[in-house]
Amino acid sequence: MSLRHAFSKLSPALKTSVSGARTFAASAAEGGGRKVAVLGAAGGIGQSLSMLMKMNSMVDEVSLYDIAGTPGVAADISHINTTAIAKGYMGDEQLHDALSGCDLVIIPAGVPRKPGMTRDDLFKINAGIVAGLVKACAKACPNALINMISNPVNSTVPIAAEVLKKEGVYDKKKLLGVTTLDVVRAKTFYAAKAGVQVEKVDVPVIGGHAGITILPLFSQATPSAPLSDEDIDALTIRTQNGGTEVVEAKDGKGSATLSMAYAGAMMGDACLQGLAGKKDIVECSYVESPVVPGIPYFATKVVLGPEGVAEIREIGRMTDYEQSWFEKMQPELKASIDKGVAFVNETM
Ligand SMILES: NC(=O)c1ccc[n+]([C@@H]2O[C@H](COP(=O)([O-])OP(=O)(O)OC[C@H]3O[C@@H](n4cnc5c(N)ncnc54)[C@H](O)[C@@H]3O)[C@@H](O)[C@H]2O)c1
Ligand SMILES: O=C(O)C[C@H](O)C(=O)O
Repeated sequence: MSLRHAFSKLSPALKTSVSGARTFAASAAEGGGRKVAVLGAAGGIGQSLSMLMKMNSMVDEVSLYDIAGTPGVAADISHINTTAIAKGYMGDEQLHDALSGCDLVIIPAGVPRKPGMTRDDLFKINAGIVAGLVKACAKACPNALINMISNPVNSTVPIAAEVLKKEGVYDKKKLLGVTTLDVVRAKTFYAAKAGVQVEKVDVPVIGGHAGITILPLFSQATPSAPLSDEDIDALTIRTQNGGTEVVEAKDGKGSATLSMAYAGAMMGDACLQGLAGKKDIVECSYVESPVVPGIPYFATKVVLGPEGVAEIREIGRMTDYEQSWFEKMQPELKASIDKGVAFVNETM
């Protein structure tokens, strides 16, 4: 498959950049001129994600920040003949400059899982990393959208919110947990089982981003296909375990990086399109949400706009099967949220 064909479903901004048809900066009217930072840019996700953001014609500058390795990654990416400038920043003393003037900050910094670990096992190390980075965002680019990739997302998003609140700059419309990879997986697995063209598939995935908190709603999938209850059960469980499937296949060498970079680039692109005032930009995302009483953060479809999250969609009709997963996930999701909130209140 050609690169051009593989990218046929991306937004015009990504597509035109990849096709080489556009060699000039997008005008402000087209939504160009954006500065995007990737924090953790020298990592498995960060490198590919930084490259994909350099290929987005809405982006003028990609800021690559990590504790080590960014000069090399930035030098490498900077040779790609697309408009955006790529700059590397390394270490605490360069973090403020990396973030200053950013419209969008994407955070895949932190440690990934090894076989046998849950995402929550990463909390001990990643909670502090994320809190420090978000505090720096609050000071350097308080109006930027933040896309949180670092795990456990169910806790790192509440951590980020609490840090931003402490810094007096929290805006719930601007903080988005990235659950796009769950949607990407659900679409891929559904298309293969239903025998439909994957590019035409839509599947909402709700809840959070860990095990049973991931709930694909195949009853709402389009195009609809007459799948058996056994098929739906197998697809649901495979989507919930998609991350573990990759962790086990990589056998100690980390978790999903390439599919995550793709998913992160899709989410980042959607946020930039929303900022540019494009209409009908919809993605599933884990955000502060009123949709489920008692669960303050929850993923459903959200509409992206010039301020970030413009509208949070309801869950819609669920089958009894989906409803039972929905009930089951709530205690775990609530506990992960509470743990994130407590971390900030007790340590910062
Ligand atoms: N949301 C999702 O769907 C999803 C999917 C895949 C992975 N992840 C998560 O993304 C994170 C990164 O995964 P990876 O495979 O890229 O890991 P990785 O180890 O390859 O890269 C992580 C990078 O973060 C950097 N880092 C560590 N501390 C930092 C700090 N204080 N500031 C800036 N950078 C720092 C490291 O130097 C490293 O380069 C993990 O927590 C993983 O679980 C989330
Ligand atoms: O599974 C992981 O640990 C990484 C990520 O959350 C994923 O879903 O691939």
